[in-house]
Amino acid sequence: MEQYSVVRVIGTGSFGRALLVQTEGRGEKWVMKEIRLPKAESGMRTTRREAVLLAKMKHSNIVAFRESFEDDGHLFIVMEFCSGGDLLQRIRQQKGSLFSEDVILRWFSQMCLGTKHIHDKRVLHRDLKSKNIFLTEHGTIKLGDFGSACTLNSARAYAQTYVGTPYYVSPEIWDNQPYNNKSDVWSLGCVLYELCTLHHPFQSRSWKNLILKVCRGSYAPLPRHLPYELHYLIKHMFKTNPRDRPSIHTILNSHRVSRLLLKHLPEESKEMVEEPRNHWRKEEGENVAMFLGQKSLLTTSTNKGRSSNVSSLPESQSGDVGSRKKWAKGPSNTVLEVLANADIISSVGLGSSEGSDCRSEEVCTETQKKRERKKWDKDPSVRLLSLLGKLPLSTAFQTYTIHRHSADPLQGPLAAEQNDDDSTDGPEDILTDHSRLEPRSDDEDT
Ligand SMILES: Nc1ncnc2c1ncn2[C@@H]1O[C@H](COP(=O)(O)OP(=O)(O)OP(=O)(O)O)[C@@H](O)[C@H]1O
Repeated sequence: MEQYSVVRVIGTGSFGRALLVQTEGRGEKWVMKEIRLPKAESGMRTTRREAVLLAKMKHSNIVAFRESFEDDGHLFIVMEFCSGGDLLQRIRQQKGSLFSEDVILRWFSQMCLGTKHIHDKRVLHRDLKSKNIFLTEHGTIKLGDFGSACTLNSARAYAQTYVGTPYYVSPEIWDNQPYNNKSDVWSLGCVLYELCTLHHPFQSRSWKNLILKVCRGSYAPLPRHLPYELHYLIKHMFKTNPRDRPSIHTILNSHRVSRLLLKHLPEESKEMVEEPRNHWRKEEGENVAMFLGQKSLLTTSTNKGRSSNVSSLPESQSGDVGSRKKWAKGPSNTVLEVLANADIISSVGLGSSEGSDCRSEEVCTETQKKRERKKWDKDPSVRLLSLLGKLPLSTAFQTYTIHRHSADPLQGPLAAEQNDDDSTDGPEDILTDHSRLEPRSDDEDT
């Protein structure tokens, strides 16, 4: 500690302060995060995890770790100082003037490299947002704030708590589904959208509509002057079913946007990315053509065999034949519960001048009757929304611990001392989704 002198306080976060410090001899500048250590053992473990995970990450697009130590009930993490500030500040400085396509692609491609490094280490960031992404004085992107990160193993992916920022949280979190690397992809989509428009994609005046918009993936289109590839990418990053979202690996290597991103990467980073694959080599093409030829014969004959049975089924059932398990286009059951309770919501203070998105009461009631799936505990939406109703929506930009199966689902950053069960990815109380453990062709999940 003595080797550092404090230059100034950069800012105060939910768990402590960030100080700009200088080393005694060489006068190098670093950021020292001073974090209050909670009293409970599990809380301490969670807090220390930020230092442990950051220390593991050595990448040109991730804030570099220098050291960490504990003193007087505090954890100190010393890390690289990004003098360009965070992206949220940068976006605000634009005062409405849009970033150029080059800037967007340059920054975004570096964010992808940083995120890919994290995911390759089987770590999820879980709180990617413009406020946690920094710029150096040379304009290099650095992902920071690993305070919410967790290591991913099959059990933890189902943990009942999630730490994230409501405005950037993906639909699966609100829908109480397991999370994985694709949840980070969603959040990164929000940051990309902010760079393209200077606005958040899911603007709303009420918590109810915020959650609805997220769960429907409903956002205003990007400005038309931006390249088609960015429109296409955003559409994919905001797929409500995480399986339909590309992984970062795909975005960098085999997505329609990959070549554009590669072109905008700094020279020294280009070697970290494989040459994007969106054309076939001759032999590959021949193999695939042969395979497809066989497959189409197979499919035709299968359909033929089935067709007589199918036609005798009512339309609703025949439509299901051969279809894969997929997420509904509309809002999830959790969200429909929210809608169904719209009156209650307004009466506890979440009233909004925006029209209700539940267009017909009968539709909601009907859908509610059909609901048989995994749900929040008894009357979860009432509880969640009454709780949310007491919070100003502006706090949805802060990091929260979302307890997905608890009486107190949303624990704000300024909540009193975390209690003993605040572990954010602990193995206790795991909700198992066996289908996720089955082998499958989608090799894009971490
Ligand atoms: N490595 C860094 N370089 C430059 N500024 C930083 C760095 N890390 C954090 N900051 C700045 O320090 C301030 C406090 O950051 P900190 O991560 O402690 O909390 P926060 O991000 O503001 O809040 P929270 O952690 O609750 O989301 C922020 O303004 C942030 O931009």
